[in-house]
Amino acid sequence: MARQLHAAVIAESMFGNTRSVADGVAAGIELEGATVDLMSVAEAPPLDSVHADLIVVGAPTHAFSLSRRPTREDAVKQGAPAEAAGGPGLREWIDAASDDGGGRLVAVFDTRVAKIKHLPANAAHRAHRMLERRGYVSVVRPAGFLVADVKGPLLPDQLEQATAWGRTVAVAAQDRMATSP
Ligand SMILES: Cc1cc2nc3c(=O)[nH]c(=O)nc-3n(C[C@H](O)[C@H](O)[C@H](O)COP(=O)(O)O)c2cc1C
Repeated sequence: MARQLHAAVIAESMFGNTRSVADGVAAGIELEGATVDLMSVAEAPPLDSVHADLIVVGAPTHAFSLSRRPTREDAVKQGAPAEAAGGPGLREWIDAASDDGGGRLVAVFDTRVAKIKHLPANAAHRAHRMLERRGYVSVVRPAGFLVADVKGPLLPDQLEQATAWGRTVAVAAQDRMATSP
């Protein structure tokens, strides 16, 4: 019998929207029979010591990329909790990891504003590139979930989409585990 998938879902969030998406993604992964640890980037262990078959990471898009301290401070000025500004954000958390992902499985998502039509870049693609450069392997393409404005809320169908994406990610990881030696 195939071994049960164990996933870690790790999210950065200033206003709570990315965290809500992470809840939906975790629910989807569980629906595929996997176990999930769900945590914020601030409470997560260093990437090198996360014990999971699959690591799913999510972050809000800030200035077409992952947040940095100044963009988090900007979010605080717009009403996000002050303690979130210090981070670490997903960028710093990945940056602190070694360059030896060793083919570990990952999946990446972000949140972004729906009204920005032609986004030149986003947080998920940045995190995806950082992880692949370190030897991690994405099981699916990076995904983006939509908020109505900077503080949210998520568009009405996005939690449903997050759960569906979580299921897809779990199945893709289970397939990789079944075919890898
Ligand atoms: C400083 C700052 C910069 C942002 N830049 C972008 C951006 O370039 N593109 C975009 O779609 N959304 C941008 N946003 C909106 C965020 O993506 C939005 O606040 C986030 O998805 C909400 O998620 P959270 O509640 O988890 O923080 C920005 C928000 C802040 C505070």
